[in-house]
This record gives sequence, C-alpha cells and structure tokens, in this order.
Amino acid sequence: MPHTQQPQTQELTVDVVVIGGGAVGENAAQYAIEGTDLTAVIVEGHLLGGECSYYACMPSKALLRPLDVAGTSADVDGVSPARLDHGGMLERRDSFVSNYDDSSQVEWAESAGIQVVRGHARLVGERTVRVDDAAALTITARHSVIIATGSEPKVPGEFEGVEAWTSADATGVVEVPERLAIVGGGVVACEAATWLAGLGAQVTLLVRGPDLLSDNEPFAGQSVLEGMKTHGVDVVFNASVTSCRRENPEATGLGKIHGGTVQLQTTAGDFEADEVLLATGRAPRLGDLGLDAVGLTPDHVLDDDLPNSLHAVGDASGDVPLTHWGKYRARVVGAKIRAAATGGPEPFVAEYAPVPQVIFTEPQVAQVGPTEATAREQGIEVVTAEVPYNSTAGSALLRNDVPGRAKIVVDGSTRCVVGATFVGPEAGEQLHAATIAITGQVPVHVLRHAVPSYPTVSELWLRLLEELPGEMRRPRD
Ligand SMILES: Cc1cc2nc3c(=O)[nH]c(=O)nc-3n(C[C@H](O)[C@H](O)[C@H](O)COP(=O)(O)OP(=O)(O)OC[C@H]3O[C@@H](n4cnc5c(N)ncnc54)[C@H](O)[C@@H]3O)c2cc1C
Ligand SMILES: NC(=O)c1ccc[n+]([C@@H]2O[C@H](COP(=O)([O-])OP(=O)(O)OC[C@H]3O[C@@H](n4cnc5c(N)ncnc54)[C@H](O)[C@@H]3O)[C@@H](O)[C@H]2O)c1
Repeated sequence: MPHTQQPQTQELTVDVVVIGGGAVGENAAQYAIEGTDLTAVIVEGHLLGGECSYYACMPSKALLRPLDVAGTSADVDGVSPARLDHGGMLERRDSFVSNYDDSSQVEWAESAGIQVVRGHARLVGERTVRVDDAAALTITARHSVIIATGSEPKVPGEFEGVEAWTSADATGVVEVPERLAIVGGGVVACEAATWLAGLGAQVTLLVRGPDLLSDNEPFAGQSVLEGMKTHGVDVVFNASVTSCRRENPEATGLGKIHGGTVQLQTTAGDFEADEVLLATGRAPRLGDLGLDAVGLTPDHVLDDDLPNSLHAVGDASGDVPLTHWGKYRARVVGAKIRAAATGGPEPFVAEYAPVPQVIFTEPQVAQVGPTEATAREQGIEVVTAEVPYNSTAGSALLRNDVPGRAKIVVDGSTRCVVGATFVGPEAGEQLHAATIAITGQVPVHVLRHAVPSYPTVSELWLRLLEELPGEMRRPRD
C-alpha cells in the first residue's frame, strides 16, 4: 500500500468529504465534482477500491472464470478438455487484485481531482470529519459528507472464537482446505463452493433452509444444485449449526487455514472439517463512525433520515449490496450534490430502475427485477413465460449439454416486462437486454420487433414472447 500524501495542514476544508473509498465512494466523489471547480477528499482506512476490488467481486470472478472455460472445454465435441492449473488460478487472482496494492486506484483518484487521505474517519460535528483520533487532521466539508463505509460479514454467535473464514479468506485463498464446510445457501456460499471445489477442496455446504439461492426463481437454485453435485459438492439442507468448536483457533492470515480441525453440530447431523467458511450475509458498516457525535444512530442512515449535508451510499446505506447498484446510486447522489453546490440543473433521475444481478455459478444465474413470487406479493397482475435455455439453435451450440431455463415476468396491465431470469451457460450476458426492456418500459408487442440474430442465445427472447398469450401480440385496446 503506498503512503499517499497526507495534507500539510491539520485542518482541511473541501467541498465534499467521502468516508470510505470503495467503488461506490469513488463514484460518489467523482460525480460530485466532475466538470466543476469543486474539491473532494476520500478518506480510506485500508485499500482504495474497497471490498469489490480486493476481497469480493474481482478476485472471486478471477477464480471462477478458469473453471467456466475448463467446464466448457470438457463439454464441447471437438475440443480436448482443458486441465486446470490451481497455482495459475491463484496467480490470476493475485494479478486481478494487483497483489493488494492500490497505487493505480490512487492514481485514478488524483487524476480525477480527488484527494486521498489515509486513516479511519469519524464524524465529529455537522459536515466535520476527524481522521484517526490521535492524529490531528480535521476535515470540514463546505457542502456534503458522504458515508460509503461498505459492509462487514455477519458472524453468528455459534462461531465466536473459532476464527472461521469469511468471504475475504475464500477470495484470498492461499491454503486450500482438504475438507471445507460452508455455512449458508446464498450467493457467496454458492460462488465460493464453486471455486473452492474447483481448487480441490472437498466442500460440504450446510444450508439452514430447504433450497439454494432462495431469493431467485426456484429453478435457479435447482440448476445450481445439479451443477454442484456434478462437481462433488455435498449440499446438506435444513442444517442449522447449533455449535462449532475448533482445536487451536489462530489468526494465521488471509486465506490460510485458521487452526485445527473444526467440529460442527447441526440439526442435520455432525460434521468435521479443516476449515469453515461463513457465508451468512453482510451488515452495513456503521459502527465506530461517530454517528452519535452528530445525534444520529445507524437506523437514521438505514431509513435515509439524514440531514441535508449528510448522505449514505452503497452497502453502508442498507440499499441492495451490489457494486453496480451502489455505483448507480452514488452517481445520482453525486450529481445531486454537484447541482446543489453549483446551482446547476437537477440531474434527471428515473422514477424506477430495476436491480440486475449475475451469480457466477455453474450454470450462471442472471436476474433482473422481481421474481414471479415477488411480483405477486407486490400486487402486480402477473403473466409469465418460461422456456428451457437450450431451446434456441444458439444455446444448443454452446455446449453438448445445456442446462437451465429462461423466464420473463410481465405486468398484464401494462404489458411490459418487469422481471427476467436466465439460468444457463453465459446467462450473465443475456441480462442487459432484459434490463433495457424493463427500464425503457417497452410493451411486449413492440419487443417482438427487436429481432435477435440467428443463431444466438438471444433468440430465447423469441421463444419467451411466443409463449405469452396471443392477445399480447397486439397493442392493448
Ligand atoms: C465474496 C463477494 C463477492 C461479491 N461479488 C459481487 C459481484 O460479482 N458483483 C457485485 O455487484 N457485487 C458483488 N459483491 C458485493 C460488493 O462487493 C459490494 O456491494 C461492494 O463492494 C460495496 O461497495 P462499497 O463501496 O459500498 O463498500 P466497500 O467496497 O466495502 O468499501 C468501503 C470502504 O470503506 C472503507 N472504510 C470503512 N469504514 C471507514 C472509516 N470509518 N474510515 C475510512 N475508511 C473506511 C473500507 O476500508 C472500504 O475500503 C460481492 C461481495 C462479496 C462478499
Ligand atoms: N455475484 C454477485 O452479485 C455477488 C456475489 C457475492 C456476494 N454478493 C452480494 O453480497 C451480499 C452477501 O452475500 P451472502 O451470500 O453472504 O448473503 P445472502 O444474504 O445472499 O445469503 C446469506 C445466506 O446465509 C444464510 N444464513 C444467514 N444467517 C445464518 C445462520 N445464522 N446460520 C446459517 N445460515 C445463515 C441465509 O439463509 C442465506 O442462505 C449479498 O447481498 C450478495 O448479493 C453478490
């Protein structure tokens, strides 16, 4: 980590102060000042670029991609199956996290006119932030302070004192455990099970509920379960951990095995492992931020009940914890701050924007907008269409065996798509067409005139639109 220049003075006044330099904080600072003479500081306590760059999205996807390529090579006639190189996979990860060196991000920030200050920041008054209690730097914001402190893993009580792995250890894996227990059935659990099994661990997934990826369409979790079984992952449902003990727990370092054998008692039986990974969700990081010094609590942040000069973005705000979503909201917040500070026009903000997500499992799960079940809960007049992912010539060309399904959720009253799910090889690349259709509120009779090329997977759109009731082929009377 380079030591970026600390300001010479102990008092600093700028227009905007951002606490936390993850991808979201960086975007907020950039949009708050771009094209103006406004000044911004980001205070970062660890690495500029945050979780996504070093411990979450980038390293996980760097590890998953070789598995995807190898899996495809083993399932396309005319190609010899590729051999995985475990050491090479870890080197690829190290390269994508720049060996945990954030110099290039600091360079980017400085080139965008944003000053980077190192240290832990706390609010000490209205529009005033102190960096590290002992140090003397106090920063005053003329206009706004933005909280972009991210989130931290939830550690259930049963795991206290065990030195269990968190997702950072899984993405930063150095020593691959021979037997790995993963607790959780959500996104981190499913993605981490995929790359750690790919690296040679014997993975047991302990899921407290009856399914995987329960926030998605049910066929998503089922397809991912099949994929896991193919790769030798043992998935145990209805397995709530009641106690966890470990011999000689020790903080040995990121991605190293943190002590002796782990004994887990669960409602589905007892398990022994060499390491246990907690994938039990994350919580906004709002402690030790000085909220009380300005008469606020974490609930004020989560309820967006903040003074005009204080904003929260990204995981810290309690909004959907995804990088692209946090960055989108940060662009909006930044642009609004810029408009208020310069007297410029208010930015256009769409009334509604759907949240997309791609889960990089085998097969991939790509979803935008509500599932059928959520749409029904929202009172939408739901019409759905669903087809197998292999129902186009383009998808059949991808692999010998193409798993998965595609589904759209249409609002019968507006006849616009409100949600879509694609589960299958390279499904992530199918998603943005759906996001555009939903955001643009294109009625399905018009969408039928968006012609997908032959032979591509996008022809799933033809199949899906053909599945809808015939009267939807015309404008509504
Ligand atoms: C394993 C894993 C994989 C993921 N994969 C994806 C994915 O593929 N796609 C996706 O969209 N999302 C993914 N996510 C979610 C994504 O990582 C987060 O939504 C995103 O990182 C949030 O960005 P942020 O800037 O809000 O917070 P963070 O990235 O957490 O950044 C917050 C920053 O604030 C700093 N900080 C905190 N408190 C202070 C303080 N008081 N003073 C100074 N600095 C402070 C921290 O050091 C940190 O750098 C993944 C998450 C995990 C755990
Ligand atoms: N590709 C991506 O977009 C991506 C990848 C990884 C993470 N993320 C995001 O990061 C966030 C965190 O992911 P996550 O998987 O940790 O959270 P999650 O909320 O998706 O899943 C948490 C899982 O842990 C289980 N759980 C919670 N408490 C438990 C307990 N005490 N005992 C046993 N099981 C328990 C839940 O039932 C659920 O299955 C999510 O919002 C996710 O969307 C996104």
